[in-house]
Amino acid sequence: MTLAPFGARLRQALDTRGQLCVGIDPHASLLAAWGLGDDLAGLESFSRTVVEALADRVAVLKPQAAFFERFGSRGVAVLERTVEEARAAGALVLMDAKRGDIGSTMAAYAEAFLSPGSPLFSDAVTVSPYLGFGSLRPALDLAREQGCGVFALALTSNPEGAEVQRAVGADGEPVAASVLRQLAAENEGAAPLGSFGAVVGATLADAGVDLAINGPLLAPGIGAQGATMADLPRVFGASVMNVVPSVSRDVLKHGPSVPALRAAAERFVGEFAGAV
Ligand SMILES: O=c1ccn([C@@H]2O[C@H](COP(=O)(O)O)[C@@H](O)[C@H]2O)c(=O)[nH]1
Repeated sequence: MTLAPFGARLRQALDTRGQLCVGIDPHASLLAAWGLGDDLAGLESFSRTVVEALADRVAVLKPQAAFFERFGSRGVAVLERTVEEARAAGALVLMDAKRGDIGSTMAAYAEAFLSPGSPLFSDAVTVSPYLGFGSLRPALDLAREQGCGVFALALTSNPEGAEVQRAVGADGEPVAASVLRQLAAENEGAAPLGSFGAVVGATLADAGVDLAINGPLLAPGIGAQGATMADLPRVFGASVMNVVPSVSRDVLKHGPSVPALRAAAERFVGEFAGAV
């Protein structure tokens, strides 16, 4: 069964479930705070609890692949189950893998996350365009074919990102602006929302680039990194309704209580609605 385009599925999820993405980031410190071991059993219990608490109510869940990969193949098996169970419960899953490579290697990454039948099949994946935007072509094409989404890093939430992303190319165009322009081209004519998104940190003082890409804008940095929902209208301007605010630690710190995790997510959904 072919999925409807990711952008349409995402728009509907945001409109019905509220504008929020919660990250599944099993940091060692969070496992300890939840009374779990920094081991496979802890990883499994943490992920299961987040899915149980949130997958039937939050628009997007974003597992951070690195926290699973650090446990090797058995950690990846937990990631596979997490993705499957989250999707079965109705959440859209955005795999935060930030992959990027050339030609057939990029095609293999795309297959891993965007090919139906793959054990890690997700609704969307984060990618790095810093081997050149054109290197993402296999992922963009497979996503379009399968009703999936791709989120390219444009202006990340970390201060170090600026040295690359704000750099100005020989043609005078800043690197991030070029990424955003090319995403806009991928989304041309899509309605209600394109499937090709950008990662733009909520922590930015000023985006300073055109964010009107007709696609989703994943905004990490809220909570533990210091940004708040109230910052979003200033950073994203007229594109704020296409923002997918992303929070990991500031929701997860309320676990392992399922009601407390739900209440935290609900609070962030309310704060977004109040801010825009
Ligand atoms: O620019 C970026 C891109 C990705 N991230 C990821 O989002 C979460 C943020 O976690 P918090 O606990 O809410 O700070 C994490 O997985 C990052 O790798 C980002 O922060 N910034």
